[in-house]
Amino acid sequence: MASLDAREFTVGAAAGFALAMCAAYAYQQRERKRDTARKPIGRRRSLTSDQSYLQGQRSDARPHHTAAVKAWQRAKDDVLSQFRAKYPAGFGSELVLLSQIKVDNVFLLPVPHLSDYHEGADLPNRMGIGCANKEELQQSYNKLMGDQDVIIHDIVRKPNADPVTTAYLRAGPRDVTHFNPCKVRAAIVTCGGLCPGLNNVIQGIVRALISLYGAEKVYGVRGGYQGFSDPNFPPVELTLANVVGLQHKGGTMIGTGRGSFDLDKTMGFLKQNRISQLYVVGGDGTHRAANKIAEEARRLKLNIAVCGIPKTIDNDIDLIDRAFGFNTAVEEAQAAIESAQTEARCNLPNGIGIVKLMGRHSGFIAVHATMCSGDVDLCLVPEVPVVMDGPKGCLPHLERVLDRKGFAVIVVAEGAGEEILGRAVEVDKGGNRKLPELGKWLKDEIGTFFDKRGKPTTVKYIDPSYMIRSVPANASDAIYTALLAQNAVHGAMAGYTAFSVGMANNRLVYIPISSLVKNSPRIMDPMGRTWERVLSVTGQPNTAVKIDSTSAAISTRTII
Ligand SMILES: Nc1ncnc2c1ncn2[C@@H]1O[C@H](COP(=O)(O)OP(=O)(O)O)[C@@H](O)[C@H]1O
Ligand SMILES: O=P(O)(O)OC[C@H]1O[C@](O)(COP(=O)(O)O)[C@@H](O)[C@@H]1O
Repeated sequence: MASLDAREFTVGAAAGFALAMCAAYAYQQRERKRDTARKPIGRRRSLTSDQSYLQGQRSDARPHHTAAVKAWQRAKDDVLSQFRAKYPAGFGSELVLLSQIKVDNVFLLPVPHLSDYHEGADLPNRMGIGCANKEELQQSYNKLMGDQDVIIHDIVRKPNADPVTTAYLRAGPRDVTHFNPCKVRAAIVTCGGLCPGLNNVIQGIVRALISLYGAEKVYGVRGGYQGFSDPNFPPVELTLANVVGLQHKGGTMIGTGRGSFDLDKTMGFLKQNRISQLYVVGGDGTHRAANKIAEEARRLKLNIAVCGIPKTIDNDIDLIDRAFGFNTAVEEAQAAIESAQTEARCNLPNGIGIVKLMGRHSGFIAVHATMCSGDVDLCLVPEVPVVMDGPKGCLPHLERVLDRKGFAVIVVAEGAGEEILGRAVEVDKGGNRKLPELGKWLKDEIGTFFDKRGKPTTVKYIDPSYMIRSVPANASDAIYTALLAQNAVHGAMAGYTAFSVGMANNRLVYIPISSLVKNSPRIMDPMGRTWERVLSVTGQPNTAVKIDSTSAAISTRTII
């Protein structure tokens, strides 16, 4: 399943050659056009050897075209005209060959498949396949995905970097289903903290299972993993009727919870209810548990597909561009920041507004909300040490801001400042450390600091964190969740297991859960450009220090 076959490779190589040829030719053409008035510019001094060579072929530069060069030129002309015919958009004429950027080999991150240990039904897949007695309601999918449809992971390339890349399996319907869709009994569970879009995911899965595939039964397991074992929370049946309008409501209609994961009881529930597809919606903790369920199902040779849908407003799940709900959270945070700004601006003299935003290990919401707002003067996140005094201190920075404009706005991510407040030891039911409240502490510190200087301040502390995560998904997240839900179902129906569905480089992909959780939770790179952009917005002193990348997963993904 994982390897690319020889034919594909040859086609790929031919396409690569064609691209290189037409790029070379295009470059030469452009050079000709520019020829008469061209002055040397800095960038051109570091021409690649291929580019220098091409330049050398210009008739005016070296008037010694040989027959071989002319033949080469003709071959390139052919390739270019073929390329232009295929891509009439016209950008072919702009291409330049970058000879130091190479991708020779693509390695797929393979997703486990139930057919590795269990025979599948292998039925031809059609939209509405479940409507067996209503053939007219069925139709072919416009695009079916195969095991060689991939999305390249490492899209950022540098000269002379390793000419290899990893790739993900592209999500989507497959030509055959591993399960007989009409016999599928599925269960959905939502775990961890709330997140905008949970209800959309539930609705999307139910609709895809029933409308696209005609599944027999869909259960909602209530209250997170405890719903597998707690008789006080019996499962609910999910139907097309009872998910109507769900997308307009925040929260999760089946409830959520932390803790109480019991592998044996969960397996017992799955067997007793003859569940063949399990959809778990949650963060890295939830996915770790999901992986254990998939491993146990494999050990017991149970024909159960386990599919994860990454959820967390903290956006700290590795590999994917962003988790659903994050975009809504950033948008929703704007109202709180705006209120803080209004309070700060109107409470004279020296009004200061502090907004606390969620982000246990990572400050993604805080930094993106800061960049989006443009009103924030100080942004504190877990990845960057909080320094109170001295030339890089946040208190002297605030004083400068107050002197300049009379008020200030601060955004604090909940996990920030552990290095000054001490590392918490207490944990919640899910094993997550309870964090010290930097925002509240900061409020007092600011008061004391400015009192000592004889500058009265009014500090307002706003904590909108639970309001932010309980709202319905915005348009962007609503679309994202719809895509996630449908593709989760396509993947499970195809027989993939122990996988999660997510967006990578703006395309939906299937990722093995083991890879997804390996480096989660991820954090923002304090030496990266996101933080640099925050600094440029807030004007605060940079207190970032390099983080050992072997001890923390530093995000390299585009976030929004
Ligand atoms: N390593 C693990 N193994 C098994 N279950 C886990 C593990 N980590 C977390 N869980 C369970 O997953 C659920 C959600 O975990 P939590 O960390 O609270 O949220 P999230 O999934 O959003 O990170 C909880 O029920 C918790 O008990
Ligand atoms: O108070 P709760 O419900 O435990 O949730 C608080 C936590 O939930 C989050 O919003 C998201 O957490 P998870 O993604 O781990 O569920 C964190 O930022 C925050 O620390």
